[in-house]
Amino acid sequence: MKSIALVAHDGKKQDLLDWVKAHTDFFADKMLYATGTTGSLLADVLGKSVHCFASGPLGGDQQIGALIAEQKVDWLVFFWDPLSSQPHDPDVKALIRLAVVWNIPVACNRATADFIVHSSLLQQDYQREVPDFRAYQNRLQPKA
Ligand SMILES: O=C(CO)COP(=O)(O)O
Repeated sequence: MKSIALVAHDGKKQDLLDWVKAHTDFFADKMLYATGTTGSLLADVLGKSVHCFASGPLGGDQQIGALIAEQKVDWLVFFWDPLSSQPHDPDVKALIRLAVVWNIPVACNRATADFIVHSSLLQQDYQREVPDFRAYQNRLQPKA
């Protein structure tokens, strides 16, 4: 669980920032990717660099989706807002779709995000291997 993509819609940005603040140690050694506005807020809160793509409505979701397809993202945290409509809804759907296609963990709310952080920490404590979801991903690769 080394590289994490984080995205939040405007109505959920504070939720994401509150959640991140509660887990600053966890993020210390992680590579972070984010859509534009989310990423700049996260960089302020965490005091570490975040690779920021374009803002979501301008293509940031698609850029993160491409990164997932390149197998460069281990976990997607996407606090999307179920109570407001988005002009780039097809991109939102496409991002979630690619996370499912490539079988990476996806957290769309704080309960799930907490669950995954704790699971990851427990695996470290007990020195267990993180489930090898890359094995599933590799099955998606076209045969040469
Ligand atoms: O719209 C978004 C995700 O769909 C998020 O974009 P921003 O982080 O630029 O606000």
